[in-house]
Amino acid sequence: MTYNMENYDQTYQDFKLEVPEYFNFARDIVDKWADEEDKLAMWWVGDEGSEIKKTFADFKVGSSKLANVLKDLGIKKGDRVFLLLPKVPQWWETMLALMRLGAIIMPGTSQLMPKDIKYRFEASDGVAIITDEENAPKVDEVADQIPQLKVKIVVGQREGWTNYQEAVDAASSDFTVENTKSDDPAILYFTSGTTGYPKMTVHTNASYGIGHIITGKFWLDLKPGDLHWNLSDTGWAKAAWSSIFGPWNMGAAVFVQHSVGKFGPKETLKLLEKYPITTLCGPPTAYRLFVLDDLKKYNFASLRHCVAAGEPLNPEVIEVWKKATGTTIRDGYGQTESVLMVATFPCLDVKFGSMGKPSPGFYVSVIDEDANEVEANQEGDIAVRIKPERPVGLFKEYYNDPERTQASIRGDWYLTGDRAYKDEDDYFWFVGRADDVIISSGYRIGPFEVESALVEHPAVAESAVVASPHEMRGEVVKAFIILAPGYQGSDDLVKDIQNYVKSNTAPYKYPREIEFVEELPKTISGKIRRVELRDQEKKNKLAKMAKGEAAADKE
Ligand SMILES: Nc1ncnc2c1ncn2[C@@H]1O[C@H](COP(=O)(O)OP(=O)(O)OP(=O)(O)O)[C@@H](O)[C@H]1O
Repeated sequence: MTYNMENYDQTYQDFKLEVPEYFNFARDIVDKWADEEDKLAMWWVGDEGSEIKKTFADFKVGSSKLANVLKDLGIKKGDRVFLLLPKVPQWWETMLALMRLGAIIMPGTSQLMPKDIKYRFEASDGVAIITDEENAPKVDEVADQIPQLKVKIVVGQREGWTNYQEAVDAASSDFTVENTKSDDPAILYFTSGTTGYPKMTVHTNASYGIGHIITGKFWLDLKPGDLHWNLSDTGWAKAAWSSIFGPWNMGAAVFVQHSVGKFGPKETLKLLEKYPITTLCGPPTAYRLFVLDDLKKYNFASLRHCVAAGEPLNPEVIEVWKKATGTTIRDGYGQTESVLMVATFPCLDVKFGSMGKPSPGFYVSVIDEDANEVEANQEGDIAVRIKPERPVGLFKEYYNDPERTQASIRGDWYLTGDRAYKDEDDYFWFVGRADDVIISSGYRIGPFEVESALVEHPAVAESAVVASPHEMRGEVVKAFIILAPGYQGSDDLVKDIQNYVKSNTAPYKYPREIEFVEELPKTISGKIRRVELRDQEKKNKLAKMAKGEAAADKE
């Protein structure tokens, strides 16, 4: 098999992204593909199995018409526009229309509530919204508290709103694209809010539009002719990574399923079998659910490449998936603030449990408190070198928040807020978010390693490991576990799981406390919110300690 990157070391050394002074993704990338006759850009599947296929030329025409509609409604370069649509073709069309205008796109997930919508408008000074019939009432609920909101467009019908399709159908497709500078702000993305309130990151035309060449070419390994499926919701940066900028930079088509509500693993696997999907990008949670199914009954004939990102990827899951499908899930690490920064690129040998090596175009390392790079196998902060040159694929700043922007810099480095160590071969091993690391009897314990050992036990479907306050040890490791189908929680099972972890990792890491739960707290994007479990645990334990009840556990 030939990959887009054959030799990692050589590519890492030679690769450099070229950034022209002016760049507009809609004009310079999409319209270029649109010149190729019938070139497929999207294969969309609706809830009832209906299908729409769209070419790059279709998107060029549709988004130019919408750009005219928006312009006539008074939207201009630099205006912040809230895009709140689920996985419908209009989401892609609107992204491109706003780029043509040079407006700043603020994507959000349809699962937001009226108060979240208000917060986002206030934080960004947004002047317009494009949404659907389901979400429009939420906007109307708070619209009188957003005085600057002047344009409301709905996909569907609603009184007081501009009808998207009618307006587009009546508009001209002749639109002169705003000649945006590469460094002009283009997208405001909110982070997932795993550790706190979502942060607003500013991306330029170049940081995502050009930066994601790295994501699409080297990690997703896409080529024209591929049909790529990203499971992520349109509201998160992962959609920018893997549903538009990554694949369309490479001329690949995106497969889209209009899934609303909860993620259905069985339905996803069936679609993966039915359609000629060549590459799949999903969060580790999705793969964790896939491997609970009997994968032998499926035939994924077209699938050649799978990746995961957003959370640590457990080695056990990679193994089971590989046995069933023949493809290795390649881990990728990055943030809303960045494009892909570290990955097990297809040309690299996989070290199970490692995130892989730095992306070409990024100098990523592990540093200490004094901004010095640490030795191999020493834990520290994952950081990106930003001086003398800032990588193209890194955000510009946090919006209207110079203090936060400053706090993310240490010396010549941007701090990711994550902890890891690098081995002798420069492979990165994720330890945890800086706040999630557990310190017990003087040992530092990363939750990921314990969770990975736990998930290897047949009774464990999913788990979250956090620190729980302890009188003698400061903190102990506590695991919240969702059991696999057919298992019942019992003291014997607790012992069995503990013994299993003791014999599979350094024994001091085993969870001294285990609680079986039906659900884990997650962000809307599906990431485990350990902070919530930790806070709840702290509250419960401190109350118990105050009553003298927690003192019993003094082994
Ligand atoms: N491959 C990966 N392995 C381990 N962790 C990952 C991986 N990819 C992403 N992450 C985690 O996700 C984070 C980036 O996620 P995102 O930008 O969506 O916001 P968040 O950090 O989840 O939310 P917030 O910053 O609001 O708390 C990374 O900093 C890292 O902690």
